[in-house]
Amino acid sequence: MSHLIAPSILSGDFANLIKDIEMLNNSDADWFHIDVMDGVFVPNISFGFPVLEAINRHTLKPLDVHLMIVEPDKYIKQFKKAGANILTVHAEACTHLHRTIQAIKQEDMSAGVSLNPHTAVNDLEDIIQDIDLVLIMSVNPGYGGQKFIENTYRKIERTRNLIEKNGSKAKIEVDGGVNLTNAPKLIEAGADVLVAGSFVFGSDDPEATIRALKNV
Ligand SMILES: O=C(CO)[C@H](O)[C@H](O)COP(=O)(O)O
Repeated sequence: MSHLIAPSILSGDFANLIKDIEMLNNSDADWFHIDVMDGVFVPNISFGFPVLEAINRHTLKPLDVHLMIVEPDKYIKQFKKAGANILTVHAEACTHLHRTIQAIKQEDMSAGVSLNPHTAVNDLEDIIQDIDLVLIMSVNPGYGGQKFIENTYRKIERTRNLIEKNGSKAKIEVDGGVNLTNAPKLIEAGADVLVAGSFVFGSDDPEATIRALKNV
């Protein structure tokens, strides 16, 4: 299966989101990546349900929602209602991660778990068969436009090994500092989904940049 591209709307133009949504609808993007930040789990606040609902009214593609929030369990039903198709929580934010995953699946969403750069892949050993996605952060979460952390390649390889060893069907998504230089190596290491924010929206031709990432 060819890899998927999930442009992060965090780097879009919030004063003219419809333009970016239509561009993504017409592009080779596979998913819309939506970063929700609460100012507690990460030192930044992005947006919440009203923006997600507005995007959902216009998107033709799945919404891949990445929650950088504490106590995500409180909001799972609301994220479903707002249009999330894939809901990813942070392992570091969940005391009862297994319960949180079950609650996401109960709402008929795909369930993802994200790992901060310092979190060991082995922390997922007892849950890897239950999840649909592992989101590996290749920057410390909170902001777009940060420098890619090189250890990510090894981390992807370790995740791929864990998935294969346990017969899991989870996809591996990488998020942070992704560009055309590191994309080939990320795919070679085992990534299935590339998230890209500033590299796409900061380029002269975002649609062509998405196509280039897809054609890697
Ligand atoms: O999760 C995120 C930030 O926490 C963003 O999705 C990520 O940083 C993408 O932005 P960029 O491609 O500009 O690094």
